[in-house]
Amino acid sequence: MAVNPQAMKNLLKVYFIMGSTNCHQNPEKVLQAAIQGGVTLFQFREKGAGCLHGKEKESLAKKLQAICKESRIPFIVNDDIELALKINADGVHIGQDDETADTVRRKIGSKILGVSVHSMKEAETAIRQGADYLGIGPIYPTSTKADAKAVQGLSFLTELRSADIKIPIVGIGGITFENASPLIEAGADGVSVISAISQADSPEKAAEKLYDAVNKIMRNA
Ligand SMILES: Cc1ncsc1CCOP(=O)(O)O
Ligand SMILES: C=C1C=NC(C)=NC1=N
Ligand SMILES: [Mg+2]
Repeated sequence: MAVNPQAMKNLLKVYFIMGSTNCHQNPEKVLQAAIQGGVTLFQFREKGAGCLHGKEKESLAKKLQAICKESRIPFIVNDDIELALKINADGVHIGQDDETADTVRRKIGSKILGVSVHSMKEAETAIRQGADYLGIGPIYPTSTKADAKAVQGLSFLTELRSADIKIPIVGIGGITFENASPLIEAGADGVSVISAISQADSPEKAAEKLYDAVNKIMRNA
């Protein structure tokens, strides 16, 4: 699934990320509702205390992948390259503590490759090694990722865009429909959220509000 930068930017608009530990309701129901509400991309991120492993993890991945396929939403796997290849996911997302981007690119061919970066140097390396998009954050305070780095606000995003870096970028960390707009105005191509959707009473409504917030800015830009 080689994807050109403009198509990648469209996919990043409302990028929902979830694993079994992020939701109180049934993950399949939550994903169905989120897609109904208008999320544009999904990442399976089974990580942290109490997360699934092995066969159980693979089985949930396949169920969520099937739901994405029904709605033609690309299915991204976080960290686990082997799982992504085994189930023929549409892409992977890696951080700085995973294998290097060039090693992963060699393994996944033309699938989507996302890389988390926290500095200009990491961004330049990821771009050079063939990343399709960058994930930056945490933008705002979050309790979803226990070992999240320091909250960066819009500073790193502004630094990247001021350095004329054009690659598709998505922000992550504490994002809700109330605080999403400034991120888009500062040059992000989309917002990535876990709890704002996965822990909402109505994941569908939460996704809809995020979608509207992001598109309102883009229409006016
Ligand atoms: C995976 C990740 N990386 C930086 S913050 C974060 C967690 C984002 O979760 P939430 O959208 O609930 O703040
Ligand atoms: C840490 C992350 C940062 N950004 C994205 C898009 N996904 C992640 N898992
Ligand atoms: Mg990782």
